[in-house]
Amino acid sequence: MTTQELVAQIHKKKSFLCIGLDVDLNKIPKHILEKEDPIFEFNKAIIDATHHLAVAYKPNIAFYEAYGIKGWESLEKTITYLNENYPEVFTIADAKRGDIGNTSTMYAKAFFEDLEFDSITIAPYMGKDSVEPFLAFENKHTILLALTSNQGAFDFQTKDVEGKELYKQVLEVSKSYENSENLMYVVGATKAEYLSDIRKIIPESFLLVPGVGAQGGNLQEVCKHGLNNQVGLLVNSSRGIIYASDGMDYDKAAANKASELQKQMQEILNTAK
Ligand SMILES: O=c1ccn([C@@H]2O[C@H](COP(=O)(O)O)[C@@H](O)[C@H]2O)c(=O)[nH]1
Repeated sequence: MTTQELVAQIHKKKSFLCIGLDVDLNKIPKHILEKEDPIFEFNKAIIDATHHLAVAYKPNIAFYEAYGIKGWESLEKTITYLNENYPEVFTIADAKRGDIGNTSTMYAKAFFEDLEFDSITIAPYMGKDSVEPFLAFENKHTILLALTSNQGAFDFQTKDVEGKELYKQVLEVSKSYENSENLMYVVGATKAEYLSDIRKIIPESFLLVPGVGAQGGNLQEVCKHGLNNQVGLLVNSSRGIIYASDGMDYDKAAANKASELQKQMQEILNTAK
């Protein structure tokens, strides 16, 4: 998917919501466990109930790998279902990969060519030759971890390296990578106060912003500092939406939670005009 198609979808749905499909079999409604593929059944119901409110879906790959081959099959069925039924939505493999060049190429093939995700999250720590293999794929997006939502972000990412915080070095250096126009960045919603500085370095880039909902990030604060002239934000909530209820009404409850966020986003977009 091109960035222009993503922006068009945001304006059409008046939403920049990304729903995280982090399926934990201990948390989903008990009656779904009787199905042949409970993870896929759960995802399908959540997607069908929320696709008009969200512009992106983000399965975190750990939640599928944890269930072995069956989990991987559920992931394949989920991305195929999205691509066949809702081709307008942006899909993110939250895989946090990155390795030496030839290995990164294989990761890129797995997620972009085999599974046909639009994007993947990548750890920048191994540098240019670990990131560029992902950037080589046309109309695919590489989402680099810049400033993450967790407390551990302060261990390294905000540390001063040669007069500049490490996350700023990541932003600046990555701009020189070949095909850097295919880059997006992860910035945690819990780090909203850093967004003005981040926007000075990457004014045009899209940001994936996890941490609203269960982690306590504030949507208004994120938008105040992070919106750009093409919106430029995909704000993710996973547990706050998909586990809104563990009863028979789980899909409707998820849609209600998604709708609450979409309404706030619509208001923000109207005010920003
Ligand atoms: O900095 C980061 C990077 C990724 N994540 C992931 O996003 C979701 C958040 O889930 P919630 O349930 O809405 O807290 C999850 O998959 C994380 O691994 C992040 O939280 N922070």
